[in-house]
Amino acid sequence: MALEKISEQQAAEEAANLRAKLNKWSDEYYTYDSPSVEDSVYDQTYERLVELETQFPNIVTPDSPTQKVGDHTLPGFTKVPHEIPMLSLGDVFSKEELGDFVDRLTDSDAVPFNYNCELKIDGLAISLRYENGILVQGSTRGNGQIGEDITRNLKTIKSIPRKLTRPINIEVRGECYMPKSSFASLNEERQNNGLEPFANPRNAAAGSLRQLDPRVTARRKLSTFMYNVADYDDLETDTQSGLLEELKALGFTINPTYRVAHSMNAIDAYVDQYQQLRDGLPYGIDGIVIKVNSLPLQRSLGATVKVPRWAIAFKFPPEEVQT
Ligand SMILES: NC(=O)c1cnc(N)c2cc(Br)sc12
Repeated sequence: MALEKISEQQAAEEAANLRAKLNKWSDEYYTYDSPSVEDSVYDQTYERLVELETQFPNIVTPDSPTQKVGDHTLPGFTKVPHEIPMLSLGDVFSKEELGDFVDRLTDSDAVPFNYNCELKIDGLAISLRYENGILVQGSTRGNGQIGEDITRNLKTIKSIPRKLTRPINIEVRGECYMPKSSFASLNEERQNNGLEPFANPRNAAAGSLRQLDPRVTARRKLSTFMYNVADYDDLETDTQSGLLEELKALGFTINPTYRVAHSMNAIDAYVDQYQQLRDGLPYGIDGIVIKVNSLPLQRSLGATVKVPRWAIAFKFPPEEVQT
């Protein structure tokens, strides 16, 4: 119910209900690493509680999740400030909205129509920092500004190179995911051991990466696709598609399905193709990411506080329930 229509008493009652849910979900997530709701549900509920407590400060209670210091980072993992924030993506849900986004960016003829289309992997965003080509730190996105140090856990993942093919300093961003086959066998094992199955591969990946014991992470058969860099000063390429090839040459696993598009029809064709192929892919995707292909243009377009101006996510409808 909209805020202006409720009394303080009603706000207090709703807030108490939300706190009970959020505290239960937090316990499930942090204690049993098997949350019963998607992160997005947790976040939306949390935001509603913040809205109520902001409007009615007298209803705030000391045990409210909003009063906990910092964000939802886990005890046991040290915090990692992201000098270059890990942004999320703006979303569109129709071809028309997607066309509007592209039109706004390509409004002047001076800008050639040049976009890179990539699959949006349904996993957990990670950042990998290398010094002289050696992996020195791996972290979660956290709230975009501050993540959690999960270096030891990430070092158990085979697709993450410990040493690059060139001794450079670089920070690379990408997605850690659990292949559908690993997800199925993990849930079978959990059910055989009387444990709650994970709701979907994304939760399974998140729960597996947030293990305090790396040996547990190592057994979870996670993988990665890397797709952005925090800073591209010392790279040869000046395109997003070239960046992916450069990451591959450095030793990272990239998703090979990316495609440069020089027209809206080409973007639409890519979206249609992977909406068809989605169920048959060995990993989960929840959409397509369309990016300005020119890195200098990406840089000049920059970002808002939350999202880049040079990329958009075309979101697919939620996949059928995981078997
Ligand atoms: N290819 C990409 O850029 C990509 C793929 N999968 C994702 N979940 C995300 C998230 C952001 Br933010 S970018 C991106």
